[in-house]
Amino acid sequence: MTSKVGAVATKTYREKLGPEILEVFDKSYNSFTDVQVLAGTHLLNMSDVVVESPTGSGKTLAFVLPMMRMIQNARLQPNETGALILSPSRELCSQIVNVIKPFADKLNLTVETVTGGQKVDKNIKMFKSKSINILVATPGRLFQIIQHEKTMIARAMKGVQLLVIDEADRFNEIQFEDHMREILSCIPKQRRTGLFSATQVKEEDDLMVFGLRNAKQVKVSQERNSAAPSTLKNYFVECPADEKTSVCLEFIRQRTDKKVLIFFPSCNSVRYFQKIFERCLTKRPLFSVHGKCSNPHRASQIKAFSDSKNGVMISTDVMARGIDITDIDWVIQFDLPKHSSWFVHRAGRTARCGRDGNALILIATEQLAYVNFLDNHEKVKLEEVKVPTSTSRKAEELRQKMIKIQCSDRAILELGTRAFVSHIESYAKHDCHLICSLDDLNVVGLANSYALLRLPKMRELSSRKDLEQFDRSDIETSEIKYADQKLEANRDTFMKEKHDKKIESLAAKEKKRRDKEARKLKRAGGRFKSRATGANAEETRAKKRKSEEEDDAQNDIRLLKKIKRGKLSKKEIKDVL
Ligand SMILES: Nc1ncnc2c1ncn2[C@@H]1O[C@H](COP(=O)(O)OP(=O)(O)OP(=O)(O)O)[C@@H](O)[C@H]1O
Repeated sequence: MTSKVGAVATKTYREKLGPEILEVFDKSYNSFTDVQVLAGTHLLNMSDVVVESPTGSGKTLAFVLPMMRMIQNARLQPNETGALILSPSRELCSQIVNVIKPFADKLNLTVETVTGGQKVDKNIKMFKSKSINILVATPGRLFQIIQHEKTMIARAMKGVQLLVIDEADRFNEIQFEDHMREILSCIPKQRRTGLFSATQVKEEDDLMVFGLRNAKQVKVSQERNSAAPSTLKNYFVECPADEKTSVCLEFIRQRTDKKVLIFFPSCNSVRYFQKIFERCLTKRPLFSVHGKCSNPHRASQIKAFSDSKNGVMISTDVMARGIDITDIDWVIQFDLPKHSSWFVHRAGRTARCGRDGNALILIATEQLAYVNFLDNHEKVKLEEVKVPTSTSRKAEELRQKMIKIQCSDRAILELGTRAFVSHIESYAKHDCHLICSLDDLNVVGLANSYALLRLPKMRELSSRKDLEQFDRSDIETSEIKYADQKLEANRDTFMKEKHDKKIESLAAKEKKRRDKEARKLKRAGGRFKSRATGANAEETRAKKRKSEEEDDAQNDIRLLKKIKRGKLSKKEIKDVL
């Protein structure tokens, strides 16, 4: 990576770090990256920092190195915690611990981690029995421990010199704000704070929650201010929705010697396509991870993929951020990410620290506006590629093969339907729905990409008029058996229980609707004493609702035109989404 930071700044920074830390650093690296010098210098000058630097640019060491120096200078008591690092996933926490370990061993410091997937009481026991000089945690788990032992945690954290929030913009999602507030109440206010990410939040009030004080902004940018490294080539392939799976498989088949990471939108999609790919990509090492896998399984799959030469990993966004596997050749995105800022994080799993890398997103014809959106708002230019060997005939052959696989095991049939449902649910919530709305999505085509035998009834699709184009299979699905004999033997009981539960929930819903109706009528009866009946009032309300809906529709059309012309800022888009 070509450095833009001057030799004097680098030399001064090296001197500030001191001999012990440099001895460990020099064993593995020749020089600092820009973000390491810039962020490290500010932190050692006792400033808070908000750091934005491309994926794979060395942000982990950018906070680990100054952190070690700050703890060394603080002359902690043996059992005092000098630094707290918060990271969004258990994989990232263990990855950060691995970077810290050589430095901690050199300075005789202890580093521990608390994350989901471990037992809470074991975590609490560890706090009571061990000295923890550096704590790396997921906010959710640390929040849980504080709820049990707030006084103990606050006492243990009273020596904290530095709070690091890794992948900081991830924590501006609602579910983290309460956790952050509670955690910050347990650590000293006079500490330093560092926020690190390839895509930082822009709005001031989003930063307030982290308790920053006169933070220095460190922005290491590539050309066009992009969060993507300059060695990363970004591509898209336009394909009809019903050929997505075929194009994805063909693309991988053409790169037999490459290591490929594919992102799918949900756990069920990962589980379903793992079943399909292991029967279509024979002789290729295949791995999969998602949020519902156990800790050991996730860790072993990531390790095996990392050690493989030409492995294929199928994953949800659990691997989208921070995971550092240095020799991934291709990252493929099966569909749009839920948050547009995640595009660069997913693609940034390749092209790490100056290496070359390639990323591809499968774009259905009706999603082409997304290419311009990325160019205008994420400063990422996509180049179009074709996959000539994938044809509609091959896509149909694959669909028939996938139907056969589902007919061989009811569990796969049910998994495929759940995978499709979760794909639609995820798509309905992505943050660019004004540009790529669910209403425009070719749902029938996508259902064929999943090789569905039946199109499931979904609230999200209830207003669609085009679903009758779906070619419902003649196969009698009730005759498809589970491959697992025990499951098959209990199927009737299981189906009856499922049926009874369904009846129960429908009855409960109906009762709730009736009670609500009764309350509304009672209120309506009380409110309109005059001759006008509830019906007139309901009619007025309906008219008002209709005109509001028409105004909204006009607004949306005006907005859409502005966005397609690239005339709307990302903040304005966010405001309207
Ligand atoms: N000074 C350096 N010289 C060479 N390689 C480095 C240096 N610092 C870090 N690396 C390597 O670069 C890779 C990426 O580092 P790191 O994971 O910290 O990047 P990052 O900016 O945090 O990426 P992301 O945004 O994806 O989390 C790692 O393999 C790391 O070992």
